[in-house]
Amino acid sequence: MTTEQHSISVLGCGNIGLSIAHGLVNSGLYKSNQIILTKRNTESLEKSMGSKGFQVTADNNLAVKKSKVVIVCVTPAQLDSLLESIRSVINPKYHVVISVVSGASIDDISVKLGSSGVAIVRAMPNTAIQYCQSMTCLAVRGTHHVAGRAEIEERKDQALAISEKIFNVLGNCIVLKEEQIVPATALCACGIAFFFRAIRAASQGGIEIGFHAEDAIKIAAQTAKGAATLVLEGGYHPEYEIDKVTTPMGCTIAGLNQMEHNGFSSAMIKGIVTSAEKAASLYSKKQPAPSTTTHHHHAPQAHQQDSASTTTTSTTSTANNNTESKSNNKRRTRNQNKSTRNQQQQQTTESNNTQQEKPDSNNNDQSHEQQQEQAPEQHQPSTASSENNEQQPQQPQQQQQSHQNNNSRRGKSNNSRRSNTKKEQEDPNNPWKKQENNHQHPAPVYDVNSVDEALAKARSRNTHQQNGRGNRRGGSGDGGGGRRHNGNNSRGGGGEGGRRQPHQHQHQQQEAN
Ligand SMILES: NC(=O)C1=CN([C@@H]2O[C@H](COP(=O)(O)OP(=O)(O)OC[C@H]3O[C@@H](n4cnc5c(N)ncnc54)[C@H](OP(=O)(O)O)[C@@H]3O)[C@@H](O)[C@H]2O)C=CC1
Ligand SMILES: O=C(O)[C@@H]1CCC=N1
Repeated sequence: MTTEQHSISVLGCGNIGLSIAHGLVNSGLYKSNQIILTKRNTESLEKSMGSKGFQVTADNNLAVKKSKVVIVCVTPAQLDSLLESIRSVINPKYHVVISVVSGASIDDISVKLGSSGVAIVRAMPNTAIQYCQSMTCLAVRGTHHVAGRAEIEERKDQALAISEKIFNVLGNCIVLKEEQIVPATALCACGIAFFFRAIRAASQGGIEIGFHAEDAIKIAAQTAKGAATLVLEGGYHPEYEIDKVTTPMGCTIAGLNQMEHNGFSSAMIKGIVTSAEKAASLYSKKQPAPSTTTHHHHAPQAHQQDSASTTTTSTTSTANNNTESKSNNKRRTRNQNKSTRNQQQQQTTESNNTQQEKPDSNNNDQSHEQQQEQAPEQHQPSTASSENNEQQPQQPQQQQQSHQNNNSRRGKSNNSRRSNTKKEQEDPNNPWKKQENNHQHPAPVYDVNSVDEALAKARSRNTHQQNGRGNRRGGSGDGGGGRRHNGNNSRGGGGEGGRRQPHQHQHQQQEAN
């Protein structure tokens, strides 16, 4: 397998499309001139990406004809028209279609492409893919759909192998059942935003206790990275690591408990559940087109106000305590649904307001690239774009997937590579942000053999760590799967008292193949 055979195009180069394109190059897996990028309004894409050697076009058909692997990165509202426009040039026996579109099932995509034989992979990455640090969840169609059709089955397997190869180099990937892609959207794709918010909140606390904003962000972000590294590399449960930080009668437990009293874990859990519910409906209830061309430029001040309102909205500690005492899964799920419904009533209004304010897609290309380059002062909230003609009727065949379905087929998981994310140079005008050329992230150059070698090494590393699953411990409230006490230990809101046992992180237990 060579990258030439797997010529690649990214259809719909907005936020995630651009992140993937940068990641493909930063990983060394592709050169920019091997990648075709499309969007309808290509002017700014030409400037920002064409100038770096990427092939830029508005012609999706051309892109598909020149590619083996076609990554579809349009919004759910834009998907149908895109698929209809490329269906005549998709060759089911040749192409691999990878869709990152939230809520659109493989069946939905097959129907729109007019063939059940196309090898389609659903992928749910996050924007850290730009620096080869994405968690990407993959799924292919369940085998019952293609029973007895060996040729299709073979193509599907090949498509999955190609996708795993790509996304393992762009971070870490696992293969799930398709019904888990919607929950994965919340945990993995939306999830990165939740951690950004956590970093921002931490930095705001840092400013209040005396740090300059720039230092506070750096300290908070590196600390978050350190926490993630301990969990991923050490393989221990977060609560085990927390135990090592919390000196008896010390300041850490005092801060943690204060956070839990204010519903920290519960807010995160509810946010994830709400995002999953929303993700499930994104394609079937395609969003109305934006009605204004307003662009939002949030000044740091506005960010802080926003955050303040966020932190004062929590009414979760009661819910948290209530749910902590319920170890029965079904009961916990009912409670989640109830609290989420309440929260969603509120959010529907907010969401509708937000929809009205989305920027128009003619300016969209510019905003995407700006979003990847700009300072926080200029930062816009992430907004999906669509045009007036993109409002689609509801899809009767859409099967909404429940976020509660946890029957996973955990697939192959590899810590395929560690990206060197060291900041090289700072923009004097923008101490927050790396200069554009830092997109060309230093990374080992992979040829296909070295990719295979890298994956093999990652697999052998993982197999060393494949041991018992240890105890799963929920952080608090209605999340997690472990046993809970009624809350004497308020650290994390819901763990067992006393010392925790080492916990092997689940994805490290996967049979690496
Ligand atoms: N943002 C994220 O972090 C993640 C997003 N996703 C999913 O990825 C998809 C894209 O999200 P996001 O990047 O945020 O959205 P964006 O709105 O930023 O990007 C969509 C892009 O598609 C382009 N586009 C629309 N129609 C066409 C068309 N017919 N042909 C070519 N290009 C087209 C638009 O540009 P133009 O108008 O110029 O054509 C736009 O640049 C969504 O389905 C989302 O659910 C999944 C994981 C993470
Ligand atoms: O917010 C969204 O709808 C998309 C899907 C996951 C991340 N961004």
